[in-house]
Formats: sequence, structure tokens, C-alpha cells
Amino acid sequence: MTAELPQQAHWGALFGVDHKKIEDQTEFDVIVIGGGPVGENVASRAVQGGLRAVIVEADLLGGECSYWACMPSKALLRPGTALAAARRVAGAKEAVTGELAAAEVLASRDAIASDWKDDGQVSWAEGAGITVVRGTGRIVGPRLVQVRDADGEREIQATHAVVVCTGSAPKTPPVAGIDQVRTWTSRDATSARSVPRRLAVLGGGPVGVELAQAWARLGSKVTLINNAPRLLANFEGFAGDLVADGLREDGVDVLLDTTLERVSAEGGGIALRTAEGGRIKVDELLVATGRSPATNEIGVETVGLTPGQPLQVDDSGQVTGVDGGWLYAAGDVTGRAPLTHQGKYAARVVGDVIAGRAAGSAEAREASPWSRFAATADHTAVPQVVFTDPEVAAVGYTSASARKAGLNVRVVELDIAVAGSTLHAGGYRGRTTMIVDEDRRVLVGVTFAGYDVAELLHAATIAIVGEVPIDRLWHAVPAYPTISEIWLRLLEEYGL
Ligand SMILES: Cc1cc2nc3c(=O)[nH]c(=O)nc-3n(C[C@H](O)[C@H](O)[C@H](O)COP(=O)(O)OP(=O)(O)OC[C@H]3O[C@@H](n4cnc5c(N)ncnc54)[C@H](O)[C@@H]3O)c2cc1C
Ligand SMILES: NC(=O)c1ccc[n+]([C@@H]2O[C@H](COP(=O)([O-])OP(=O)(O)OC[C@H]3O[C@@H](n4cnc5c(N)ncnc54)[C@H](O)[C@@H]3O)[C@@H](O)[C@H]2O)c1
Repeated sequence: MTAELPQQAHWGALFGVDHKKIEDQTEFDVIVIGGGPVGENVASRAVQGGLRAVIVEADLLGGECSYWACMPSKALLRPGTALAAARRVAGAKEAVTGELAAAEVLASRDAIASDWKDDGQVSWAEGAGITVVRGTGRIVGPRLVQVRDADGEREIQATHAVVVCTGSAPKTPPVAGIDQVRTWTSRDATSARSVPRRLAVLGGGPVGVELAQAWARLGSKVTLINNAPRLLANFEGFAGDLVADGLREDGVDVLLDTTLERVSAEGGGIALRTAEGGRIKVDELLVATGRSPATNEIGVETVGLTPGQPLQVDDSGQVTGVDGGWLYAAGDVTGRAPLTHQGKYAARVVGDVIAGRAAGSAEAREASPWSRFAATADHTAVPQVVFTDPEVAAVGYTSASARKAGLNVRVVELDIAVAGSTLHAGGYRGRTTMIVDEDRRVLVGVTFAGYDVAELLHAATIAIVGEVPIDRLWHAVPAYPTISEIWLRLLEEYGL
């Protein structure tokens, strides 16, 4: 899928590789199991480092992100966000009188998901010199992978490394009757071909809030049930509160601290009963209560690891507890930072590490922090955007996680109220925190919640990764009148 293609998508013609011949090969330098965004990037970097890489993919090359997660979910959300943004601007709102055109939104989503065909990604891979083998991969011994497809099984051997990039799978919560009714996973909710009249969403994490808003704006009557007192529990509290307000404005019934006790099929729909005595009838029930690393059926037990558990890796991506240093993993399957961009970062590290170590590089062997052979940022600077309206954009620690980590921090918290926000939207609402490590006088966490804050985030990521001293940050002057001026207000509030 084009939006996910690494830069070197034009390499096909240059390489002129005979892929039929390669398909018969039984030995590669690197075997990647799982061709999601992470597996693709591992293979691409390994090939750029001079190695022969194969991706074994059981489904569509491009993985969850391209077809059933990041891309289609954002395609469903973006039209509603654009429309709501116009409606917040005097003079523009008068020009916008219609509703979202659901059929067109779904058609545009289909195109963004490449109609669930992976030809584009396969030709990119071929062009990049990567072999793609269709089938289910399973580790059967050191450096040895069995590939199963409709025609049977065969084994392929890696000379250097096997990399597990099998992603994650949705969890099913222990709710009575849940396995007796038809439920939606995020796959169904991102690929549905019509708008359900009534939709219940179980879970108030990123999947739950994004898809609740997308479908509410497309016309569903949505009820969101979350068992925690706030939405988006891993973020600053105000972020979940602002998103809950946004959802309620879109007509979503947001039920917090609520336990779904029982579900049952009823007249073509689904009846829900909560422990608090609520009764809800819906046409579809989306279960969005988290995901688990996909390690159940990939043979990790053959190398002494436990199926169902995340693959623990060091910062170079090498799986710990396996002899011989040949097994690596990256992406959701490691449970480290289950986001596409962070998985692709780890993938670049792993591909470079394997190629570097194969070439005898001491630097690659050592994988020192902040070298290109270590995914150091995973520990301190993972950025994430929740693409609801209002958006949430956060990187590094929250005030709670910083204190839990024992850091001596000062938290500065402000409403986003600057000239840029006033111009951006009538009645702009937003809030932000900046978390300063007082011992080092550097930022360790920033959260923005508000309309269109996503693009503010990268400045915060750079400040944290670069460990920019707060007194120097003062000299990074935000342009007037942008929403970025909130940076100045935060530093002033801190006392500069
Ligand atoms: C609804 C939703 C929205 C999301 N939105 C965002 C977002 O906006 N931004 C963001 O950063 N993250 C988002 N995420 C998270 C993101 O999708 C994942 O972090 C990302 O897809 C992980 O990439 P991966 O390559 O590790 O795994 P995946 O994308 O899951 O790919 C794994 C691949 O491995 C294959 N596979 C599995 N087992 C085998 C096997 N045994 N043999 C062969 N192949 C196998 C699968 O078929 C799949 O293609 C979202 C997730 C969901 C559910
Ligand atoms: N924009 C993005 O970056 C984005 C978007 C979607 C998903 N993702 C990633 O995908 C992964 C999965 O997201 P998710 O939202 O499914 O998981 P999550 O673990 O982040 O959130 C799950 C939510 O479900 C609630 N919950 C759990 N059991 C419940 C129950 N029985 N009843 C009611 N509520 C229950 C939890 O309180 C929590 O709010 C995460 O890693 C997330 O970061 C990222």
C-alpha cells in the first residue's frame, strides 16, 4: 500500500531479480516471519545491508496497519474531522450545510485500504529485492522455519537470523455469552461496508474511542462502555476527559466505570446487560479491549520460550533467552511500543544490526544506546497520536508515569489558549502538560489534547530525544500566531 512504502520503491527495475527462481530457494540470510509494516522494514534494511531476505506472510503483505488498523481507521475519521473543523470557523460554517456523505467516506476508505489487495506492496518488495513467500511461518529449530500453505509444508533455513514480526491479536474479555454472539473486532469495524444503525463499543482505549467517533459521525447510534473511570487510561487524565466530551457532542453515550456482564443474541441484534443494571440493544458490538502479542502458533516453544507471551528483546532486537543469537523480533509481538512508527523504528534497528553483525561490525555487535543499532527511544520517547476530534498527542512520560518511575519532576499544565488557537477554531478547547526532569532540566514528557494538535508533537519528541536543556528551549521561538505558541506559555509558566 503506497502510503506505507519505504522510499526505495523504485528498485524493482534496477535489481532485475528473477523471483521465480528465488521462490525455489531453501536458504536465505534472513527469514522474516510476518510482513506487516515492521517485517517489511526489517527485510528492506537487511537487503540494503547486502543480505538476502525473505518475508513469509500468511495474509496480506502490509499487515494490520495498512488494511485493518491505522490507515482505514484514519480514512474513516478524517472526513468527519475536516467537516467539524470547518463548522468551528465563523464564515466557513455557514458554507457547510450538509452531512457527511457516508457512501463516499466508505469508498475513500476502500481506496486507502487498496481494496484489501496487496499487489502494490508485493511489487514494492520485489523491487526492493525482497523475496515474498505466501504461507504461515513457524520456527521448528535454530534458524529453521517451516512454511505451510495450501500445497503443503516446506522448510527454509536462515544463515544469519530469523526475525519474528507477527504482530498482535485482539483480546476477548471474559463476558458471559460473548462467544455465543457475532462480535466485531477492529478488523470488522475498519472494513465494514455499511453503517450499523446501533453500535456498542467495548473499551475506551485508542481503538475504542477512534472507532466510536468514526461510526457516530457516519450515522450510527453509538454506546461506548469502558470499565475504567476515564477514557484513554494511559494518557494524562484531561486527555480522556476532553475526548469523552467530544464523543458526547457527537451523540455517543459514554458509559464509564461500567462492566458489561452479559451479551446475548436477540432478534437479529445483540442485547447487552451491564452490572450496573443497564440494558442496551445494538446491531453490532465492537470488542476493543486490548491486544496480545501473536506468539501462540509460531513454534517459540521449540526454542524454549512460552507461547502467548511477548518476545522479550534487548535494544538491538535480539530475543533474550535463546542460545546462538540468531532470533530477533520487532513490532507488536515484542509488546514494547505497539505502534506502527515505533515498530518500524525497531525494524530499521534490527535490519541494520543483522546486516552489521553479519559483516563483522563491532559497532553493530555492541549496539550502544543512541547508536543506529539500538532502539533506545523506546524507553523514553515514544510518540503517539489518538486521531479523535479533539486529538490527543503525547510523548514520553505522563505526570503519573514519571512519578512512578521515581523521577524528580515538575509538571506544568495549561489550557491551550493562544492567538493561534483562537484563530483556529471558535471556542477552541485544549489542554497541555510539560513534564520537566528537575535534576537534568530537560523535558521528559509532553501531552497536548485539543483540536488539531497532532502536528505539535514532533517538536516535543525532538526536545526529549535531543535532551535539549530547558534554558536553550527558550530560544526556540514559536511563530506568531501559531498554536505552537503554547510552548512559550509553558516555558513562561515554568518560570523562564
Ligand atoms: C484499529 C487500530 C488502529 C491503529 N491505529 C494506529 C495508528 O494510527 N498509528 C499507529 O502507530 N498504530 C496504530 N495501530 C497499531 C498498529 O496497527 C500496530 O502497531 C502495527 O500494525 C504493528 O505492526 P507489526 O508489523 O508489528 O504487526 P502487524 O501489522 O499485525 O503485521 C503482522 C503480520 O504478520 C502476519 N503473520 C502473523 N503470524 C504469521 C505467521 N505465523 N506466518 C506468517 N505471517 C504471519 C500477519 O498476517 C500480518 O500481516 C492501530 C491498531 C489498531 C488495531
Ligand atoms: N492512534 C493510535 O496510535 C492507535 C489507534 C488504535 C490502536 N492503537 C494501538 O493498538 C493497541 C490496542 O488498542 P486498544 O484500544 O484495543 O487497547 P488498550 O489496551 O489501549 O485499551 C483497552 C481499553 O479497554 C478497556 N477494557 C478492557 N477490558 C474491558 C472490559 N471487559 N469492559 C470494558 N472495557 C474494558 C480498558 O480499560 C482500556 O480502556 C494499543 O497498543 C494502541 O496504542 C493505536
